[in-house]
Amino acid sequence: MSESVKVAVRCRPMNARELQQGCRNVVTIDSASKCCTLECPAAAGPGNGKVYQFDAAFGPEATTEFVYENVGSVIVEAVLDGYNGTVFAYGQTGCGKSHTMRGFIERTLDHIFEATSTANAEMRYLALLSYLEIYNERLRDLLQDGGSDLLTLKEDPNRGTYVAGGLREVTVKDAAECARLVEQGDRRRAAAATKMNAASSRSHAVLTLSLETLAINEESSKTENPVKRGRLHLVDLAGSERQARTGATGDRLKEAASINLSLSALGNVISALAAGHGRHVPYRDSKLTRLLRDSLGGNARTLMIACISGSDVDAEETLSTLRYAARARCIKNKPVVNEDPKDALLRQYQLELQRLRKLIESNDQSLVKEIAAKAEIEDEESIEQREYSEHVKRLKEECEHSNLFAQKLREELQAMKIRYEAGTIGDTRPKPVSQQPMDEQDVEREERRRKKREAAMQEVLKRLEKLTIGGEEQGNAELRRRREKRRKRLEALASALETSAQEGNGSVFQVYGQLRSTEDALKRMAKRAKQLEAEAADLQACWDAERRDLLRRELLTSQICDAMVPHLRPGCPFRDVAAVRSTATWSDELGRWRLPDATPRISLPPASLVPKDNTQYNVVPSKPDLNNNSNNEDNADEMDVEAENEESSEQEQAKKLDIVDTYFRRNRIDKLLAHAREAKTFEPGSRLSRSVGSEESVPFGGNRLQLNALNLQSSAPVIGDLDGYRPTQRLPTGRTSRPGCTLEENSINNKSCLVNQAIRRNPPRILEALPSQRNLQGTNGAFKFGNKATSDRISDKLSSAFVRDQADDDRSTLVEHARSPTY
Ligand SMILES: Nc1ncnc2c1ncn2[C@@H]1O[C@H](COP(=O)(O)OP(=O)(O)OP(=O)(O)O)[C@@H](O)[C@H]1O
Repeated sequence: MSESVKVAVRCRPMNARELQQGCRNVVTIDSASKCCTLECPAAAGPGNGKVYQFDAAFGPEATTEFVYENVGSVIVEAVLDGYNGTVFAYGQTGCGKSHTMRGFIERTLDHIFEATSTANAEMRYLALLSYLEIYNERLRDLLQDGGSDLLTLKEDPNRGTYVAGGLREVTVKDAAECARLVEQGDRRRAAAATKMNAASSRSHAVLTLSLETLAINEESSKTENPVKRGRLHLVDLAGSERQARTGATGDRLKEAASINLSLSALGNVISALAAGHGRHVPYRDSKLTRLLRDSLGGNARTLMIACISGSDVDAEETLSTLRYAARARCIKNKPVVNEDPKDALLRQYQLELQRLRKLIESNDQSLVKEIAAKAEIEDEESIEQREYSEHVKRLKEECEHSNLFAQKLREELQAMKIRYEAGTIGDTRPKPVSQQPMDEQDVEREERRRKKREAAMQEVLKRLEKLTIGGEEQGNAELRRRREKRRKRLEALASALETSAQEGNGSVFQVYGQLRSTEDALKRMAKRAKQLEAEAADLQACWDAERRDLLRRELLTSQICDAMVPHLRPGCPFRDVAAVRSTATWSDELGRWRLPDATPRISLPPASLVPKDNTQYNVVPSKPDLNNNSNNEDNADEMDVEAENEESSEQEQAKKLDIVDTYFRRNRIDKLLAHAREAKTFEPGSRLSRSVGSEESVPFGGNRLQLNALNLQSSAPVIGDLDGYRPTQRLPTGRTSRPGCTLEENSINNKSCLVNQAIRRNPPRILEALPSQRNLQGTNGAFKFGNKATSDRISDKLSSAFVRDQADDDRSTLVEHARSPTY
């Protein structure tokens, strides 16, 4: 019948370093429900952690004695019954594996020798101890110096995995002797200080105690009692460690790599076994997994003690340990009693003992004589046979030499053959012992033989006495009571079930048996369902954590967006994040989102100065396509255009500067005009206060309209030499009207009239605000009035002339400003 690997979790108390650092406890152990809860850093508040259920759970207050009595003694008891057993401690470095296993070794030895010494005198035990370590993937004998290079692992169908090459196995008789050997071994074991543990084990240590059991009673002298052999592995694994935390370098780092490698192989084996379904189990990936083959998924009863730390700084490693431990619970073993192993030492002793006991205890002279006679007949038969074969040989030779006597010889040979066969098979001849009285010589000879056999028997008995143990403390009532108590406690449930089964009659027993098997099956299923639920909860918790993490990242992105949006220029499509989100489309090809086109589309107001060649310049900035909106073809087109433009790049550079400068000069003048307008508004009865409309009614790019609205064109003098200047952007040639002001482009008279009026009246404030400029006089010193185009030119020229001097100090600032990414 299969049984699961038993898993217990033990949480060590906080150490001085952790207390000093003010670490927080994140592990809660509930011994009653055998649950261990790890508070996740992500989960808020207590009770929101991950819960793992095991076969037993021990908190920091639990002593090693308590842990052993509750989970360890069961395995040792099974070993006494002939099962293979394994106890291994698993966990992060510095979590108490060695601490736990040292305590277990001490108590295990006490337990085993308590059992053997209080056993019946007929029970003989042979205990053998070996101690080895796996250091950097090499086996080393901890009970002897040297010779470890020859140690190898072998597999045998009968013996399972064993160490070949001369591993020292010491016959031990009591716990004190074992403790001495273990101490010697521990001194040879590799250990070193790391940042996380002052005495960190740098190897996996395996202490093996083989216990052969034989009942030598009255019955066993007639029938052969089976020898049972239980084998117990006590494994102290090296801890998994992270270089960053242990600060391992050099040899320590090499050791850590080897440790982590073999632990990861162990993890893989556990995962493969837990998954089941005949999955390949990679036992051969490391020496550790090869050695533990029988213990994991084999015929052993296994206990895993997951050692953890409650400190929040170790939470990640603790989670990993708990996960592996939970998986290990799913591993199924098939424990069997090792009966009559072929290589059992006790078996050989038993056979010898039986033979000798027969001799020594038999006072029956006739039996002795019979045995002696048998031996003599055997002797005589062998002599006769030898003589016969020699004779045949001789005859053959003679026959070969002479053909004359061939027939005769052949007949003679045949006759001899018949005579010999009749003598040995039919044996009609009288028996020398039974039929003839023994003479004195024979008696003496018989006596000599008997004494010889007695001596041999004594020798074997002595040897057996020396090697085997059992029943030494039969008279120790205290020890016997303790032993009984332990046994009773362990077998309480099983014996109760057995008793109730035996009480029933046949048919009731049958029904009961069926019920029991159904109940067992139901229990197993319920247990499995629980495990699966726990696993599902664990996975759910993992996913929840991942989801929480993703949501937080999303929140961070949103927060960054919110913080950035106010800094974007007005009109930028990315100001409306919600709209961007709704218009964004996912591209499978690119594996990312396509965002709306963010290229600035705001048409710029016309630059005031146009070069003579009348070239139109596109000032749309060429930015990299960050939104994935252009395909390669578009890019190619753009590149072509760029190539074309390259030819006139030098010229363009100069012109662009020009455009930028003039563009911002207009802004500057707009400001001044706005001031002027405000000032004019407060002038009672002024024309401006009547003619200026609201700013909203000014069309986009309406700087010129503002100028027109202020009738600047009529008040501005015409600068004679304006041939080289044309506005870059023309207003619609249609009618442009503003409240209080009507302008017909082609109506020179109207315009002239308006301008004349403006001249006649006080000049607008803007002109007052302007410094007296020699340029305003024009090159010929005369003011001219023209049509609208002329007026435009006038206003452009005016602005340029005005700003050139006024804004000289602001120029660098404005240009910089214009180039800044905000615009
Ligand atoms: N349950 C416990 N109670 C008290 N002290 C403990 C307990 N468990 C561990 N310790 C202490 O913690 C320290 C580290 O323990 P130990 O050496 O057993 O760790 P480890 O897991 O074997 O580490 P490594 O894998 O590095 O060998 C030791 O000083 C030990 O005494």
